[in-house]
Amino acid sequence: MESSSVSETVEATNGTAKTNNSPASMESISNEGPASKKVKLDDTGSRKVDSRDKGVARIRPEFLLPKPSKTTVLAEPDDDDAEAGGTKRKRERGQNKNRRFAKAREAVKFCEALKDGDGTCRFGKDCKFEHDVQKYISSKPADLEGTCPVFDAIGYCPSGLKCRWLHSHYLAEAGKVVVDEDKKSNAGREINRIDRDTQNTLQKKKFPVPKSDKILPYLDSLKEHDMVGNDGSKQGTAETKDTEDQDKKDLAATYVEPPFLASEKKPLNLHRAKILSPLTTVGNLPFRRLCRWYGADVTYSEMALALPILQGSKSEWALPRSHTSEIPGFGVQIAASKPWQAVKATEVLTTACDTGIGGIQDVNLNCGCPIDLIYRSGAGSALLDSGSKLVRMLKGMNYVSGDVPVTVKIRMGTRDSHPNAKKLVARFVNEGDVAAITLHGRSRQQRYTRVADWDYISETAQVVKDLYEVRDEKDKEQRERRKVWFVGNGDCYSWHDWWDAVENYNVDSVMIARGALIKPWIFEEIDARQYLDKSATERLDMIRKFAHFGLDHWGTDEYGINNCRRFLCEFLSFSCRYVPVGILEVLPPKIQDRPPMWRGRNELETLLGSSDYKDWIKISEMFLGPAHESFDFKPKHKSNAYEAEG
Ligand SMILES: Cc1cc2nc3c(=O)[nH]c(=O)nc-3n(C[C@H](O)[C@H](O)[C@H](O)COP(=O)(O)O)c2cc1C
Repeated sequence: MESSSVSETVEATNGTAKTNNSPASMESISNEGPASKKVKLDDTGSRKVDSRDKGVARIRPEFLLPKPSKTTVLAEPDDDDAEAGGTKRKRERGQNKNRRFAKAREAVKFCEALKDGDGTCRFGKDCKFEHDVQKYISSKPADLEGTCPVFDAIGYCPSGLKCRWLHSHYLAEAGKVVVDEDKKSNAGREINRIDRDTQNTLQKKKFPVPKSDKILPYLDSLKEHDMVGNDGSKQGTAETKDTEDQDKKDLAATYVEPPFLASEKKPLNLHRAKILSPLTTVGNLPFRRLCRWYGADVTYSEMALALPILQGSKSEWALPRSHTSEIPGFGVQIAASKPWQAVKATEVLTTACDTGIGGIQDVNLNCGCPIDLIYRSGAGSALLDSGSKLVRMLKGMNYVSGDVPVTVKIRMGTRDSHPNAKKLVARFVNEGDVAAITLHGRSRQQRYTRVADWDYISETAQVVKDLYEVRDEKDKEQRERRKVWFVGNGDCYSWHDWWDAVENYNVDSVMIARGALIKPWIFEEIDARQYLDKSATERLDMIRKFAHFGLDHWGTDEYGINNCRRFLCEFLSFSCRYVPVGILEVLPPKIQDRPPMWRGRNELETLLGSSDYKDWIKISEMFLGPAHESFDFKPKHKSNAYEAEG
């Protein structure tokens, strides 16, 4: 598209742009600082033509800072490492997965069962934790200032006596924790939790999976009959294919009742749905709530590994948890290397979670994860090279998931020179029973180097469309089956990219990952079809909102606040990459573009653009109180500008 000069097209408005369901219409936001602006751009071209310097975000001259000295090393975001959850750094000395934060510990540990002020502990005198309320309260550090944000929002505080804002919901003289029953009964809540009994049953391998027990022998028998190359291509003549198809039908009849037809599953409608990608670590529940608030229609859990789900791992079961504000439209993503893992995990998830109230819209199989550990185990993007196994997995998942649809997320292929997504999608449509396919327009080898290949995405979407036409003509019964939605993914960073994709690249919708991490209001922008020049104050309010959602999720005790701070810093490590649209000289902004050194329109805007992790901690302190002395957050960036200068 032709680049446009922003200065000619900025249109000031009174406050935040309002769209239906926009945040501004739900909550007043202070307009201190620069007025919010809608930034208009002539929307005529396609993403292909862009006359700017490649890879450089052009900043208006008055906001440029002097060029850094030669010795200054600028912070470079490393999205590959971020996607891998920081594991790339594992080999560095003294650093491991837990390197970036330490656990907060209380001086006196109070019994969990008594934290609401009136519970009883089943261990009684044998309990190793403190039961004396006064002793515990006097051992706590001074309360944080202000009101407990969780009590404020939902009428009670699940952290009870352990809350760091205890004074706001504790009647000391009566020794009572306050609950606002009205507010509590109307508050949103978290779903897809499993109780201790279910967890124990899973840990003892006693959780019944009758449908899996039925379908797995059938899938095994298919394996023996497979005559399919690793690249996903069918081998053999048309004649042998017909015989095989008949064989497979006979086998199916031997082992299982007919599975749910796709048309009998709960409807999935992704037509122009605004979708947030599954995002390990950063796509946590509070972040997803934030994106919902900005208008995302569909959100996905972080990738959950099938095996630990089957083993009842507490930390893995935290991943499918969602908030009622994510309903409808919450999908759970799993990764598995073997069909039995994927199939059983799907059955367990769709049995144990709140699917009745729409707690799981779809179970999504991750076939795009590039992380070495996952890939070497045969899961994630490794499945792209095992087409038959992948199709068997999807078939099995579809059989056991009841009325919950199964979807899949893939890349173009594992190697740059051998994209095989087109062949795979053809098999998904014909054999796999999936309700939606998402294609990330990169290979595993490519990682985040080079832009996503939207021409390839568009061609693959066309393959799916064409197959429909052929299928519909051939088979009346097939015609009844529902559409397989096709979603594109890669580099969407603005309303302009999003609409360009859905209007010109054959896709039903676009999934957004880093674009939403950098500016979560991208969903609001898509609705408004305009750039929204959020003021620094509005962005700080967004951070406050994340912090409050985070405290609601992780808790307001020392431990919860520590966790919340850690994940807030993870979020800030992306949001600091946002260059305010009002100081850009050329639009549209591109996700690959790196700005020269710039300053904001006020101090707060400059602070929010800082890539110094010490500033992120400083920002977190505005909402979470002073960081515990043990709190240590090291960014994922390769280096840090401020430190190198110092
Ligand atoms: C920090 C991070 C975590 C990610 N975690 C997942 C994940 O758990 N599952 C998944 O399918 N993709 C994951 N991805 C990939 C994204 O979903 C998406 O496919 C990719 O980033 C391309 O989209 P984008 O250009 O909009 O960022 C992750 C990406 C990042 C940057």
